[in-house]
Amino acid sequence: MTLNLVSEHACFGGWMRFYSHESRECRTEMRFSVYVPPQAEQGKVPVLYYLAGLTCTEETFMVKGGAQRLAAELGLMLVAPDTSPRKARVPGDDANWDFGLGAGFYVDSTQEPWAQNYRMYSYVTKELPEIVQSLGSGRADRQGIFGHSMGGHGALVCALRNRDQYLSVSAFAPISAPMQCPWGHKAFSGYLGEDRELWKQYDASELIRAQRYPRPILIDQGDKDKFLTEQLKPEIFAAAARESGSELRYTLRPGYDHGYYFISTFMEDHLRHHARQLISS
Ligand SMILES: N[C@@H](CCC(=O)N[C@@H](CSC=O)C(=O)NCC(=O)O)C(=O)O
Repeated sequence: MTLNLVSEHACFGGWMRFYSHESRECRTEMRFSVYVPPQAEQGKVPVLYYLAGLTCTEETFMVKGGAQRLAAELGLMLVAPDTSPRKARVPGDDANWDFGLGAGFYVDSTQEPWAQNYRMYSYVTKELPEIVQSLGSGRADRQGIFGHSMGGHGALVCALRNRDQYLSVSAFAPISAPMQCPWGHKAFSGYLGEDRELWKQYDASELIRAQRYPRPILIDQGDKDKFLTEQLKPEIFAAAARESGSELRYTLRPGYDHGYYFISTFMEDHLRHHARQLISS
């Protein structure tokens, strides 16, 4: 596999790098970004994956999230993949902003015409970590994951299903119960078909209800988020976590909406949450 370094920028004593490559899982070009903190010059560092939301790219979090200064202080490597394949075009992939391009939903599609390329779950949990390992700076035994909205859903699902791989998890305004909201119905029926039993493997509330999660989960949510009631439904996830005896640190933040001003405000809390588990423990 050839990894193309698209661009490189010095940042807080470390490096921002943007890559493209031919993906084994998505069978087309994929792109991702990496922040390598200065500590990586002395030895391998923990890796924190960030999954972005609908319409975002591999650039959004790095440009708007405000994470690099503290990642440089804490010694965390940050990795952010794109939110869908883009180069292999699928008929109708740009017809909606919440399905298709920029909206891979972090699932492995089983339905045509998506199944060939839309394999974001395997891309994020298998292929991307292998590629990150090949870069040489990240510790394979110290990985965490977080994300926003569609990416918050993705991060929770990846962590809940891969407990030995991800040692920390958090989310900003995640789609918490995709089987019970319009975005989730649209994505799951389009990518996975109509068998709702198959949907459960990608629904964080179903997953945490079925099995206690052994580490604290951090979720922040703005109370002025226009998607809160119809699409995000954190109360369903909170109730499911309580049912299984899992530890959820959920905070409703007065005045905050769904955007990156909200995310960047609480970024420090999330990075420290991950650092506690990836570095200190
Ligand atoms: N085009 C949409 C708004 C799309 C949007 O709000 N995307 C969010 C993620 S939503 C859930 O996954 C986002 O992160 N956007 C990028 C940004 O820079 O804010 C509309 O018309 O409402």
